[in-house]
Amino acid sequence: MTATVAAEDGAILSVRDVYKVYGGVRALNGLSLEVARGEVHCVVGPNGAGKSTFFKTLIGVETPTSGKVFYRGRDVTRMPAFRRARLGLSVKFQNISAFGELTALQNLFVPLRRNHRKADIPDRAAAVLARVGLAGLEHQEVRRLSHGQQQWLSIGLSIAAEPDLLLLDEPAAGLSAEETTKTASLIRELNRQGMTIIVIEHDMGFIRSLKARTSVLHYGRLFAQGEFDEIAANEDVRRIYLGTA
Ligand SMILES: Nc1ncnc2c1ncn2[C@@H]1O[C@H](COP(=O)(O)OP(=O)(O)OP(=O)(O)O)[C@@H](O)[C@H]1O
Repeated sequence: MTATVAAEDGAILSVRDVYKVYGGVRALNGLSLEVARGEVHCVVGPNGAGKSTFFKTLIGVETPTSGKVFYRGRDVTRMPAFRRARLGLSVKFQNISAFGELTALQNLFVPLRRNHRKADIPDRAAAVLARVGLAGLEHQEVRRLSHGQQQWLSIGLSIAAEPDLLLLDEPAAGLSAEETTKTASLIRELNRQGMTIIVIEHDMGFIRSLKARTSVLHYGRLFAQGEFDEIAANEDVRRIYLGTA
């Protein structure tokens, strides 16, 4: 249906005037935001700004009350999550999504089975592990990996199907300083290899290390947008983080 297809205009994702109302609360209050193909785009905001609700409307577990979400030029506003995934939109949730009793390599067999011949899967799985910095840990049981290593494996599971757009929900939550630095490098490297990545994050410290284009949400709307340094220097953004706006 041509009416539901918008020109892509370089934007891989376009959110247009989205509202999400829960009872009397406008979790999203006319949010419009675009993410260009090939960028790392960070979405930040103080508690209750609407980040989680935004994330849920992108992946398809919540439907906006009104407004539209376009992914690769297609209207996906009401498309279920599994169909968005088939179009190349992949998600890494905060919680670890791997099986603890299986090895790192075995965990990758599940997502790779969909698109690859059985004989190719072990090599493919090893290549994904290398991409996320886990070479040498192929045969380690996941429950014996560190928290950071488990998080990187989760990213590996999310990129196994070669998505166009990767959504990361608070990827640095619970990580040590060293693991956080490594996670930022991993995100930048995946981006250099061509993946568009959206990072939803509460912690400005982590976003600082990504040095990416950043959107600030506040009361369910786009409050500010720019390169991280501009955002960090913005007095109004500082005020909302301190809770005085
Ligand atoms: N299912 C729901 N029912 C009622 N209100 C909700 C629901 N989900 C979110 N809200 C409200 O919508 C607003 C935005 O919440 P949301 O969780 O999206 O913000 P957030 O930016 O992710 O916050 P945080 O950083 O604290 O996780 C908040 O006022 C929240 O209480």
